[in-house]
Amino acid sequence: MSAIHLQNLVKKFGDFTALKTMDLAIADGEFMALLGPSGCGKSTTMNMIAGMEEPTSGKILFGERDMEGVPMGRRGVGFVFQNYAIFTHMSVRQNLAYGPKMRGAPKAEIDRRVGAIAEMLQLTALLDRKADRLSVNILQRVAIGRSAIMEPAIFLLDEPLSNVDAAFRAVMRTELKQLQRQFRQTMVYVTHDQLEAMTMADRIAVMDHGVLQQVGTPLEVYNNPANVFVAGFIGAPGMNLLRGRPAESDRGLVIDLGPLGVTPPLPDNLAVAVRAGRGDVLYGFRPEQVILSDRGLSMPVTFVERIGARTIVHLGQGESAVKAVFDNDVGLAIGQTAVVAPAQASVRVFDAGTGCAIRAGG
Ligand SMILES: Nc1ncnc2c1ncn2[C@@H]1O[C@H](COP(=O)(O)OP(=O)(O)OP(=O)(O)O)[C@@H](O)[C@H]1O
Repeated sequence: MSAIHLQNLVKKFGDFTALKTMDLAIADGEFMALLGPSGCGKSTTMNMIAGMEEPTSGKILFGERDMEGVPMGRRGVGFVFQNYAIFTHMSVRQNLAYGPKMRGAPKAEIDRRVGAIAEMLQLTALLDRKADRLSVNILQRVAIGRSAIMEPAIFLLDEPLSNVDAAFRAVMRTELKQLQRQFRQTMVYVTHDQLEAMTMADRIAVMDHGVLQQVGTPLEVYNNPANVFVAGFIGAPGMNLLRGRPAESDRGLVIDLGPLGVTPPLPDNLAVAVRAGRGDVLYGFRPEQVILSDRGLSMPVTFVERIGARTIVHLGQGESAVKAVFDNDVGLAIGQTAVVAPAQASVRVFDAGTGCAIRAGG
């Protein structure tokens, strides 16, 4: 019943198409993140699922049921927005109790549910505080609690953590995931923050410019991005992409990167697929999946970022700039030359014309 199917969903605002023919199946009990940069159509999609916007064309099904014409209040969805919508003149307890009370739940039942949700969201000590005395962090926690207490079969959250501070966001990521595990709701979570999507979601729908780019588990979109947009957007930093041309060598198929030289030979099954394509390609590898070596891409170090134990080394410039991430201080300094070698199994190749991944055959 709580599976969601978006079928050929389109949303236009006048001449502007905010969402172009979206097809997406969200399973019952699944945590799906809609991830993409600002303006990509995430909120528009969410608002249509919630019933706040009408699709221009296409269908939204909850289970087998077509949602066309079903108003928001009858869809059985809980919705939490970026800006907490709570009653500031009420206490935390009154805010949490509001929904069940409106539904006419008995007092003992309301008390039990308020107690349980407050416990889960660490609000127990604050239950009798007036909401206007609370920090933004806590207010958003109350807003989540107020929606979650209704135990909606479908829980929609639109950037719920974007206004809270970084430390609190990390705590809330864990709590939201636990909340969903406990209630087994279907959760749709809009975010532009790939870390939120990667840490919480079962699957991620990556969007750009109103177009669904890829749907997959966090590891799938990280390891096998469908195109250069996903490759660059997922990961912090995103995947390195160097333009080059396939070339035969006596060691196998390599990519000629111009002034950077040639890459090591591609793995055989990837080489077969790349040979079948034509024209320039983008040679991709994750910054986390490189080693310093005496054979590889020789590049000048332009910047070194140390983030605790992690070191991000910036190499090269312009079109041939790449980043390499190390778990330790590798002792490189600006101006030195480093030779980096991508781990062969992690190399991905994209068609430079279409931006689409060239997949290794079996
Ligand atoms: N009511 C509207 N009228 C006209 N254009 C709109 C309307 N709502 C959204 N848009 C446009 O549709 C596009 C997608 O907006 P949407 O809010 O879905 O993006 P988003 O990915 O959620 O980004 P953000 O995180 O910035 O909200 C944007 O270009 C936005 O300006």
